[in-house]
Amino acid sequence: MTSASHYSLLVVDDEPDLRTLYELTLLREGYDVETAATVEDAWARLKDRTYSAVITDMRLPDGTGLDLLRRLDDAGRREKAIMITAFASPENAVEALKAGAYDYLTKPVDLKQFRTVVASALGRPSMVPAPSAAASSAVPAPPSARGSVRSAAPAVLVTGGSGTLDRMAGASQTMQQVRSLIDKVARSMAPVLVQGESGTGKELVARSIHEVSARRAQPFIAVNCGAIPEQLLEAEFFGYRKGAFTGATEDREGFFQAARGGTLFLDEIGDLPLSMQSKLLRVIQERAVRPVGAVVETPIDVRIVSATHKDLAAEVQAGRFRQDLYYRLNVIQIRVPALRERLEDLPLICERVLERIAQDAEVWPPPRLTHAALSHLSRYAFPGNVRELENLLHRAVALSGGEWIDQADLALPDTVFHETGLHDLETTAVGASADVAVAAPVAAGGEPPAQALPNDLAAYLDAVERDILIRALERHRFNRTAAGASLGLSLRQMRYRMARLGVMVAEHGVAVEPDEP
Ligand SMILES: Nc1ncnc2c1ncn2[C@@H]1O[C@H](COP(=O)(O)OP(=O)(O)OP(=O)(O)O)[C@@H](O)[C@H]1O
Repeated sequence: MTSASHYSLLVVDDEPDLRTLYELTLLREGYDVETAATVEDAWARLKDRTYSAVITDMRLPDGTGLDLLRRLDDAGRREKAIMITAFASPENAVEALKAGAYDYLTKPVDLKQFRTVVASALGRPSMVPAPSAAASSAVPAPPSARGSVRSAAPAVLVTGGSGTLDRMAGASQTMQQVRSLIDKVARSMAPVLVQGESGTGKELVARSIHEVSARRAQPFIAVNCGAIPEQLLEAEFFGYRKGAFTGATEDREGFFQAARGGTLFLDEIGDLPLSMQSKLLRVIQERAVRPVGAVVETPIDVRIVSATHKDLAAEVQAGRFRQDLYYRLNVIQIRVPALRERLEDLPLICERVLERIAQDAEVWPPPRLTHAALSHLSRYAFPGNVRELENLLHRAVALSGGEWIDQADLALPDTVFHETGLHDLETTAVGASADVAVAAPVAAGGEPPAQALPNDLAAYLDAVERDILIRALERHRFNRTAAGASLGLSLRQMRYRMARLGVMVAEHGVAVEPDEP
């Protein structure tokens, strides 16, 4: 494990007493520490060398901590930034997180929390004491997660790792935006609110944020807030002490403790009763939990990602959701579009889902959709979104019993269709995988069904080629030589094609530059 002295920190504060206090606290932790009193002073030091993290006060004599943050971002610097803000100005904290700060601390700074936040920013194990022996296992420091990604600012990022982001198929512009937001927010502690209809992939987004972040070696705990009886919520969230109530025969951890150092995903946050909302708000503000029956609070280092299919702003208006909690959770919002809003993703998603179904059933090759079946699907509104599509394809695979799935196997009544889908799909199929968008079986004794024609052949072929390059790179762990060889290309040819199509291998994945407008 990297020793603390390998981390260098820059502390920026104009008050000499506070500067010294932070400096001593960090030196005692074993870090290398340098200090600066102004934005210019800090920038001069940053020009000379790089640091592991910069801890800066918001108000500085010649500007603000936000100015420093923006300079770091503009220069593509990799230093994590921690902002110290005045207690009464939560909006500054939100601003800092939006500007890319890893985390913030409010004055007067609690030194225990200070140490925890710094350790967390550096990807070191949290120094927070575990509340019970069972939970005290040391966690390994995760490898630095970001590498070159920060300066690359890609529009699409497909990471390696355990592959949740790979699981998320779709090359539509809205999905590219979702992926690029995931990459961006994964760098900080900022709370994220994922909004979208049921089954759109909100949990997939939350998992991806965790897996792209430096927390990925720590737990990801997903909680469905709507599924827990109200009277059990507090004990489930915060844990309890032995004897706290009848039946509490031993200490038990809650979701917050289980997610220590990692990410807590609060699904259907809009279903949380008001009484629990205020308790959650307190934990988020204090960054400490008090198990039921415990006397003291325990500091906790957990990143919160929440999700809802409801319009939370409207819930606030209606008095069903606390405005202050909404404000805290909604620092960054990611909206996952409904499937019918990104029909151009349908071929790719179908292909990915069919591959998964085939893998689970241990059959190969995966079943494929005939053009007629795909056109038919594209006219369906999918009220249950990708989850509904998955169920439908499961059923269709069972009904078809072969390699090809035809329209009849979908078993969808004609009444549920609208007229526009086929046209949408035909004119926007750019980015679809060649297999699904173009393949069609020759029906027994008949002509192959008519195929959709792209309206911009060059762009269509580029999109197909880009998709194939990305998938080959993913399959070969981002090794260009191996990926190229699998496609019959030399490394030189592979490099040329990647450069032409703007596909880059970043430290932990593949980045695709957006097309020129
Ligand atoms: N872009 C995608 N590509 C492939 N599969 C996807 C995609 N989006 C979602 N899925 C799959 O669809 C299913 C539903 O996704 P998920 O559970 O993330 O949705 P959700 O919005 O959280 O649903 P709910 O609102 O019901 O909690 C999952 O099996 C997921 O893997």
